[in-house]
Amino acid sequence: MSDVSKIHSLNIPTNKNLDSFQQQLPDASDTVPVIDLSHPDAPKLMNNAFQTWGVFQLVNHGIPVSLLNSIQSFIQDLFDLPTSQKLKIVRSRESIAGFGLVPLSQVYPKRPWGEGFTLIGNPVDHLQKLWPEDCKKYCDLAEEYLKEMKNLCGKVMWLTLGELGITPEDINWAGSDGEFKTSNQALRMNSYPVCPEPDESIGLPPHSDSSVLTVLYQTTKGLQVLIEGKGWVTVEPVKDALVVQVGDMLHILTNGLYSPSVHQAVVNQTHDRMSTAFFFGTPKNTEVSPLKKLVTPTRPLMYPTVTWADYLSKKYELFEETLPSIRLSAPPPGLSNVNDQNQVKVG
Ligand SMILES: C=C1C[C@]23C[C@@]1(O)CC[C@H]2[C@@]12CCC[C@@](C)(C(=O)O1)[C@H]2[C@@H]3C(=O)O
Ligand SMILES: O=C(O)CCC(=O)C(=O)O
Ligand SMILES: [Fe+2]
Repeated sequence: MSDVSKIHSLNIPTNKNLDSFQQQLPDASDTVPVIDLSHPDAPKLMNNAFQTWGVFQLVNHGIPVSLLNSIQSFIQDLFDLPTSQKLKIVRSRESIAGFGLVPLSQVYPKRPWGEGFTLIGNPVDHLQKLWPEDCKKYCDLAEEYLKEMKNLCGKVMWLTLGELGITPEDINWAGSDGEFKTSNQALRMNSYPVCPEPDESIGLPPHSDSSVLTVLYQTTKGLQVLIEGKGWVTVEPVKDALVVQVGDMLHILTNGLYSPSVHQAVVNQTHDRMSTAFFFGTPKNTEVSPLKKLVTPTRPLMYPTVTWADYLSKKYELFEETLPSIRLSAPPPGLSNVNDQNQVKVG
């Protein structure tokens, strides 16, 4: 077997075939791709969508619809709690966990409109404070949701990265079984009531998530993504679909090949809205570097080695300047992402 065919049989991209992975077809459509996970072309379509859009909507994802409905009722119950109860678990200066505004809302010029609750670590620790007598049903539900979301993220990771020739041996924090047992996770539930002045207000300001992947569930419109050449595009809710977005860590891991999804939540005068975002992240203190197979002469190393913990603390100071601030080389021409072109300014 020649060296070239050996490499091909290992499914490792050479510089030549990596370039072909990067050849993005111009996407004339104005809507975020909707991909059926059960379709044989799903890996190719997801890989393409991550490169061009940084986001897609996933249907036939295997998450039971009953679980999605239950999580909606959970959010309703959560935000219906009396303020005295919510105050027991308010975000502190040191941590983002609990009820409260995200740091970005404090520096963004529009009025923050809505409430959020962030769950980090063991759900029982938080939820017991909110429902001391009735915690089990909420804790079981949160645990089930986290488990299902994590499995889905693992699946999406291997299907998409597999298209680039990446295998479990390439990602040390995936573990020998490739199940990402040590990954980090967080859940944020958002509630945006009807807003009398939507133009002066914002549900969540423009940002990319620091995660590897974010899986968002929404039933009412309000999520918008910033796409180069298109501007803000509304992610129209599709029944039972999940919105899968590239986070900063996956952008770094793929050496800039996948575009981080810059998004915002807008509010409106007629409908209230709820959303649940699951953040799938790397282990807190594990060093993450761009995958060697995705560093080539035409795509030189774009980012240094980072840990999620360090990256997050930087992000709370620099917000959307964080990625450009650590970048080692410019994105190759034609592959620049919206972060560089259409810088989202805060403050
Ligand atoms: C896993 C996480 C990502 C996040 C910080 C967090 O620890 C939990 C909340 C997440 C969130 C949600 C709203 C926007 C954001 C920028 C924020 O301030 O809190 C993200 C964080 C992030 O992705 O950087
Ligand atoms: O509510 C939404 O649609 C967006 C939520 C979000 O971006 C987040 O929680 O990070
Ligand atoms: Fe987000």
